[in-house]
Amino acid sequence: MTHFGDHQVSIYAAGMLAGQIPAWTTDLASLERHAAEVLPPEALGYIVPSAGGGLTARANVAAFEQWRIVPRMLRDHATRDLSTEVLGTPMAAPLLLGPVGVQTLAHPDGELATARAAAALGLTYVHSTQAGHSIEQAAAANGDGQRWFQLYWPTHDELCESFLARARAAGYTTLVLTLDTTLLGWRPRDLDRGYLPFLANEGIANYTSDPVFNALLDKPAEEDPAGAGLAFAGVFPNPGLSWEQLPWLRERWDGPIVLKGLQHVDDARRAVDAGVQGVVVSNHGGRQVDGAVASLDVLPGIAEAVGDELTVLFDSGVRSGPDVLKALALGADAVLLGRPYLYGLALGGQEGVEHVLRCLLAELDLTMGNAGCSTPADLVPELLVRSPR
Ligand SMILES: Cc1cc2nc3c(=O)[nH]c(=O)nc-3n(C[C@H](O)[C@H](O)[C@H](O)COP(=O)(O)O)c2cc1C
Ligand SMILES: CCCCCCC(=O)C(=O)O
Repeated sequence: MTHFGDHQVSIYAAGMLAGQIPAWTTDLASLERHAAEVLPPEALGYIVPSAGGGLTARANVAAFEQWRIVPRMLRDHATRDLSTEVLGTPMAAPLLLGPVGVQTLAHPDGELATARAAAALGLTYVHSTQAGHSIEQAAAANGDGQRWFQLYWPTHDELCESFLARARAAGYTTLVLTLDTTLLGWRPRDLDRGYLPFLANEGIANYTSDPVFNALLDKPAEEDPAGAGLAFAGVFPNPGLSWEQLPWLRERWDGPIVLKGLQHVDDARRAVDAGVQGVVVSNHGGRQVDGAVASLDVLPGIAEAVGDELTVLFDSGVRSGPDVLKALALGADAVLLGRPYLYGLALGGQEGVEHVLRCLLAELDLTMGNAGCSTPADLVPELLVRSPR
């Protein structure tokens, strides 16, 4: 039996044999519906939908359906091991908890619950710049766990430097620079409600805990939340960002840098030239450019174009163990999970997040085994065929 941290990967299968019934559904595809029953409308409206009419968000999920697994037989898979190492970070499985902002909308414990769940399962937690808890609070919750920091590059240099220094001091090892959200996308569900969490002082904990940011305020954020929201709106949009600025960041971060949000082969090649260590092939879960290509559709081309020169990570549309298998087989070194763990968070805080992760990993483990694979290295393109949609 494969071991996953302190837990068996197939813990639910084993638990069921022992007569235990999980608290929540193990059908991750229906988690969104369950979470919708407990989330307040604003939170639901922010988390679940995507940009525009949702074409890209649907395409992300549908893209997985065109690939089918061709299981192989009589390959000893009695001992399976999902563990891996990505950019020097040991991981119990090739799965990270992707950067998701304002997790306090889903549950009051927000990022603290997620950081604890990640540590409990030996997975890497990625802390968002837009978190509801600060860099230091999340690091404390994550304890001895592995953590990376996601940067939304503010237009204020000193603030950017302060974020980097704080992340470094708090034990975040890799910097994930998100490039696809220099401007917030067109999100009708939020616009129709007139709701943006950040302006209501939600999801700016990294800023309001920062001395450089606080020096920009006329009054302390607690006394004037609207003023803090406006100050945030003044430093966030960064549409002037360009490749020429990357050396500035490179000089200020001595660990690995990963560029998140790449979808074009030429941008991936440019990333190699820029001296970063990795990319996340992602369209931000369809939350930015509606009509953008499905993330999975561009993964093989990017993986081929960068070869061994960059670590290739993937997100957008991952909803099941077989999805993880397919992304890895198509060239990803690891996968970032987005919305599904937020649904677990909404349903049950840390326990809910752990439930989602255990289900996903158990399904991955069982799918790999039944397809004749024992380790992530066995997940190669030949394991898949493309079927018409
Ligand atoms: C509510 C929400 C907030 C997000 N916040 C961030 C963020 O702060 N930084 C970031 O790089 N990506 C953010 N993302 C994008 C995720 O990191 C990831 O790219 C996306 O969720 C993947 O798509 P999926 O959820 O459909 O799998 C957010 C996504 C959601 C759903
Ligand atoms: C104006 C702030 C935008 C932060 C975006 C957080 C995020 O990545 C997302 O909602 O998606």
